[in-house]
Amino acid sequence: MDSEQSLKQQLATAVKARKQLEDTYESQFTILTQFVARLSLVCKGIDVELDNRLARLRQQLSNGTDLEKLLPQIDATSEHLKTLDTKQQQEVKKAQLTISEAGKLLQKQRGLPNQLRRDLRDLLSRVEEPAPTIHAYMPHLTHLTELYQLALNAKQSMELEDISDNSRYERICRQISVELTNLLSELAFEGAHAKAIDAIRQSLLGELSIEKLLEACLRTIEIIISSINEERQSAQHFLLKLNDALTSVQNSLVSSLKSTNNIRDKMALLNQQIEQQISVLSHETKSATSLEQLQRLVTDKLNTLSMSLKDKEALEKQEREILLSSVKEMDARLKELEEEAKQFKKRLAEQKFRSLQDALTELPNRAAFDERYELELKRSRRYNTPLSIVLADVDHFKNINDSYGHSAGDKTLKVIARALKQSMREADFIARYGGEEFILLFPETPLEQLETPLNILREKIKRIPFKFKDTNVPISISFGATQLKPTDEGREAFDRADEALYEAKRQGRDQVILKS
Ligand SMILES: Nc1nc2c(ncn2[C@@H]2O[C@H](COP(=O)(O)OP(=O)(O)OP(=O)(O)O)[C@@H](O)[C@H]2O)c(=O)[nH]1
Repeated sequence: MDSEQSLKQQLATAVKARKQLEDTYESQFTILTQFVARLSLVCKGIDVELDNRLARLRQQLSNGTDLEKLLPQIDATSEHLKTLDTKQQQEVKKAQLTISEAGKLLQKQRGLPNQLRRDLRDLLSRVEEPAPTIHAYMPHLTHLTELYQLALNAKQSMELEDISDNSRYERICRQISVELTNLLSELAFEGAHAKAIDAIRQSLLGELSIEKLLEACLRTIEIIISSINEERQSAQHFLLKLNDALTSVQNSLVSSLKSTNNIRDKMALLNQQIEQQISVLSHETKSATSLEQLQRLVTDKLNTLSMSLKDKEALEKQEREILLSSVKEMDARLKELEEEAKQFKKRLAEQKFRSLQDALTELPNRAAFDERYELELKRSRRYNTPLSIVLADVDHFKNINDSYGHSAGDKTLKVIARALKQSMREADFIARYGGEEFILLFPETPLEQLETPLNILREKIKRIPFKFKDTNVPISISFGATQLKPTDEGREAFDRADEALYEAKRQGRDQVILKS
């Protein structure tokens, strides 16, 4: 009974132990299954064969296959893992090489920001360090991609700057062209020079290339120099003539002086002879013993004396004639000189006038405006009277040039200039400021009094029947006006008028904007 009892107990213990063993095995199996499942998930995508092998293992584990049967599978998988490891080592090296080459290539790019260069150097030194797996390169790769992005951005903005450089360059070209056009309008020459200046002006109206601009500048300089030379030659010619005339006057004076000196000598001698004859006569008359002797003596001496007096008279006449002819000669030379000086003065006056006049519209030019503006500023400040300044600009004038040619544009400017000039009072002033822009000064006129007249003027210009190539072309003009303020300095008032004009253009053109 006891032994049966103990056998039963042993069996129960054995069953319990087996149950425990089975439980342990099952839980280890579950852990292994889970591990393989996780491992296959982590490794998924690294290698197709590994993926397949792990999938099969996972399947078998979940089917509860005997572990013994799994061993060859596990061996083959670990063999495959070994070859994968070698392959990975090669890939690590390849990744290192590729990243470092890409980094070095970026380093060679010009114009990278300094910080980017420093970051890149830092990254390259870290990439050179040995890495256990290819994954270690992932952050480097990400960093390198970021640096590439930054470098691309930097390059792009540099290119954009280049483009804006280009537009800045174009703007400068346009400015130079406008300045040169203005300068040309102030250079009023005659004849061949005028034609050459006009040709340059026309060339500036077309497309602007730097070559054309340079050519125009050089040609202008050439014309100015040649005109200065001509002026110098003309002044030299005048001075030479003056010198000639003075030399000839001097020569004539010297020769007449010499001749009169000569005559004076002869006269002195004659006077001496006459005195001598008189003293001989008086001496001899004293010693005369008879009346007859005295009479003969006096008659002889009187004859000699009368001859000497005739000689004296002749000499005096000769002297007078010499002096007269020399005075006549001098007078003729002086008259010539006077005529020459008159011509020269006239040329100077014309030149001064022409240098202040715009050749195309015959209005005062910008230089004339500058002179007048200064004067009106002073006047307005001294007498505390209002001064209004108006800028006028023909609207879309470029279209006229482009559609109907520059000579049509020129004619338009002339007509508009005349119309503007005709509508102004005697005391007002108008100048062509340059291109299709005019400047008007209204002394003793407050700004508010200008609105109506300027609008009338604007309407008047609009009503001019311009006709090009049988087409009626309406032309309008915009005005920007302001009044001089006591606080205005330098060009402040002018700039305000310019702002008003800009505003008129911005608001659709063909209008008057007052800016006080
Ligand atoms: N025919 C001719 N054209 C000139 C003269 N001076 C300047 N121009 C031209 O006038 C034009 C002015 O053009 P923009 O400054 O663009 O102005 P716009 O076409 O008048 O247009 P908005 O002023 O904006 O209304 C340019 O094409 C110049 O070449 C000139 O003496 N004669």
